[in-house]
Amino acid sequence: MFGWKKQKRTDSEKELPEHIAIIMDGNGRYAKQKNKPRVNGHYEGMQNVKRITRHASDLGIKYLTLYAFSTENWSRPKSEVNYLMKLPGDFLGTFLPELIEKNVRVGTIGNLDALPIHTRKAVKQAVDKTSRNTGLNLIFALNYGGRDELIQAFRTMAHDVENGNLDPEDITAEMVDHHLMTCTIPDPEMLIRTSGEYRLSNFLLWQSSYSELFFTETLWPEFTTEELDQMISQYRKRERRFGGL
Ligand SMILES: CCc1cc(N2CCCCCC2)n2ncc(-c3ccc(F)cc3)c2n1
Repeated sequence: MFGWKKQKRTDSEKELPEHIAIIMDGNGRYAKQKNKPRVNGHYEGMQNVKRITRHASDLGIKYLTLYAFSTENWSRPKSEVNYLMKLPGDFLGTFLPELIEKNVRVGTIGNLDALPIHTRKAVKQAVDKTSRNTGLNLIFALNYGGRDELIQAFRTMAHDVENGNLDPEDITAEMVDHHLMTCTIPDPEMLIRTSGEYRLSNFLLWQSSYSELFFTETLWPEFTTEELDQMISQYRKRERRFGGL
């Protein structure tokens, strides 16, 4: 999907995280606090995606992965799902020129085949129009589920073993990496979840094995660039051990 190799990081480069992943939670609660319909929370959440994207790009972050729609979100009321499915087109209709101007590359992870055609067209246009950009990689997780992603990888490897194309002893962590939707994206050094929930909710389950986790009570629409800067500052102070002493 992205076409280039994963780059391993050395300690000396870890000043700024290369990859930040965010579970953008609290949009419905935000709307409720404002006595507005839930969809208003999603709209304000989308506006905050623009603010945080601009800031991540200005900081020099290389990858920003945002959990926009999970495989579990289909169970929401149909009217809410229909509204959510319009957001990519709305977002890109107003923000794509700025993304291009800022050399941002748009990408996705997830099973996009299940999305409405109008959603897929809007996303595909943005991916195509930014495919040669070399700045921030803005990756939207759409109809994404970490367990589905792992099951898909396990099935592919099992078929390869069944067909005699793979020795089970040759299944390594690198091989699992290679079979995931994030195969050309480095694992996130930071994983952030807003709105006071302390769960990964099926997001980047394999990839976040060594991520520094950051939780905040702040609702996503109110998550500021200043709070992101504070988390990055905390990240810089945390000693990352990868299981060692
Ligand atoms: C398809 C569901 C959805 C929900 C959503 N929300 C609602 C949930 C979380 C808060 C943010 C606002 N956003 N915000 C941007 C996008 C978007 C997706 C792809 C793309 F190429 C460009 C923008 C988006 N997509």
